[in-house]
This record gives sequence, structure tokens and C-alpha cells, in this order.
Amino acid sequence: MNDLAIEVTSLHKQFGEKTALRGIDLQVRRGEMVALLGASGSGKSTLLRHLSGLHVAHRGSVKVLGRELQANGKLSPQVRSLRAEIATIFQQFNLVERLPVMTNVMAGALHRLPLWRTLLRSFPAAERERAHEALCRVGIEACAWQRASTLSGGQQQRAAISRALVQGAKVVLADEPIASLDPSSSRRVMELLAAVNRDVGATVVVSLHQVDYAFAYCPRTVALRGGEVVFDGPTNQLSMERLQSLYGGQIDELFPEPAHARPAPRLPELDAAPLMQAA
Ligand SMILES: Nc1ncnc2c1ncn2[C@@H]1O[C@H](COP(=O)(O)OP(=O)(O)OP(=O)(O)O)[C@@H](O)[C@H]1O
Repeated sequence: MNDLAIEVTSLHKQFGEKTALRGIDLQVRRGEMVALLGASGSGKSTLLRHLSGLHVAHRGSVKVLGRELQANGKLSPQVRSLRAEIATIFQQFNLVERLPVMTNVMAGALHRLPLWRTLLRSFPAAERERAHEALCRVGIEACAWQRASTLSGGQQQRAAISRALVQGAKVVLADEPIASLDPSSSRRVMELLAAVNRDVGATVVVSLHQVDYAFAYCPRTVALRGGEVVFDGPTNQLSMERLQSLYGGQIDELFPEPAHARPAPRLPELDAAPLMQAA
């Protein structure tokens, strides 16, 4: 079996005159948890969107779990089946707001259900149980039958993580999932992503503005600037001097919180209870 969860080769993306990605090469092994770091406009979201096939590059290729997702400007015919293995968590708009949290979470199971069940939103008991377990695991089971729009930002992100658990995703791509959260909700969401990585073995790539959270939760960091990879290595090799040289005048963006609100730069003690295993 191919050891790589993600393989990006010479990826180049242009938006009109603007070059968003300049020949990105990146390999992520199965089971890694990687921070994608960079100041605003560095290309983090654009890269993540290519990894799930939401954007198509002008040149280069993306393989996920050893299978081609896109190459030379075309999505592969396998993209639908591959997307069943990939969960994407965005900063906002993760959920269908008018539907109950439970229905949103069970949507993670749609790829393994027949069409009639999808259309009628008729979920088998085993899937309901799985969704309930996932909601318990992220600690929002009490909100299961509330409309998604009534959840706080942090709860919405936790619901999105439970949907990824129900999906049984092998790759989780999180695009600035903590950008609009307070420090305590941010830590909770990052701990849950770390637990999904540790307990389920899912490969997690999470884009962040804040370097503190990369130190606390991600053993490896890939840093972007101007659509190029400018650092790729162990997060603990990112010294302040190195960050200064990578980000220059944009360094303040990487430390948006006062020092006392930052998480300690170490890997966290995680909950002992295991998460459900990927399907
Ligand atoms: N749909 C689009 N149309 C035109 N330009 C775009 C589009 N999406 C991204 N860009 C440009 O591509 C560059 C990279 O943007 P991207 O959103 O990937 O950066 P980012 O690192 O995720 O930034 P942020 O942290 O602010 O979300 C930026 O210059 C942005 O303006």
C-alpha cells in the first residue's frame, strides 16, 4: 500500500493575473498531522481546495491515498469516490443551518447509503447510533436536535468534526477551523482534530494563521509565502528568527493573541477515551 496520503506535484494555480500557487510540491504520509501556516493571501485555502478537488490547477497533479484526484487541469473520474474519503472543515458555513445538528452529522454517512435514503433523509438505526456517538465524542450531544444555526462557532466546528467521524474520512482537511473562535474553543477544536488523527489514524492537514497552535498540536509544519513552500519540517525547528525571515512584516498575523492566551507549545495530553474507528 502506498504510504502517502497526499502527493502534490508541481501544482500551479492562476486567478487571472494573480498567481496563487507556484509549483507546489508536497508529500504527506498517512497518519500525519500537518499545520499549513502562512500569512493572509499566502495560498493556504487555495492549496487545501485543490486537495479536495474544489479547485482545479492549471498545471501539476494531486494524488490522495495513492489515487489521482487531478492532473494537468482535469479532475480525475475517481474524484467522487475519493471525496468520500476526504472530509473538509471550513472556517464557516460547514453546516446546513436550517437542519438539525444530527441531520448535518448524519450527512457524513450519505456516501454509503442508497439514493432513496438520501432523498428521504431516512437513516438506518446503525447510522443514527454512529452519529450520536460522534456527537458525544465531541461533547455536543445535548444540541443534537437544535437547528445548526443556533450553535456557537466552536460547537459548529465540533459538529463538523463529528460529521467527519461519521463519514469515516481517512483524510481531514481543515481550513482555518479556529480563525473566528476564542482561545478556549480553539483549543477544544484543535484537541479534537488531534484526537481524530491519533485515534482514528486520519491524516489531518490544518491551515492556521497562528503559529502557537501549530507548535501545540502539529508535529510538522508546511509554511507558505506567495504561493510557494518556504518551510517544510518539524514544527519545533521553527525558531522566532526563522519565522521572522519567512514572514517579515507579516509576522504579527501569526501571533494574533496576547501571550497569556496562547496554548503552551507542546503536544497536549489528550482524552483517554478512543474515538470510533474509521470505516
Ligand atoms: N477565487 C479567487 N479569485 C481570485 N483570486 C483568488 C481567489 N481565491 C484566492 N485568490 C487569491 O489567491 C491568493 C491566495 O489566496 P488564499 O485564499 O489561498 O490565501 P490564504 O493563505 O488562505 O489567505 P487567508 O489566510 O486570508 O485565508 C490571494 O492573493 C487571493 O487573493
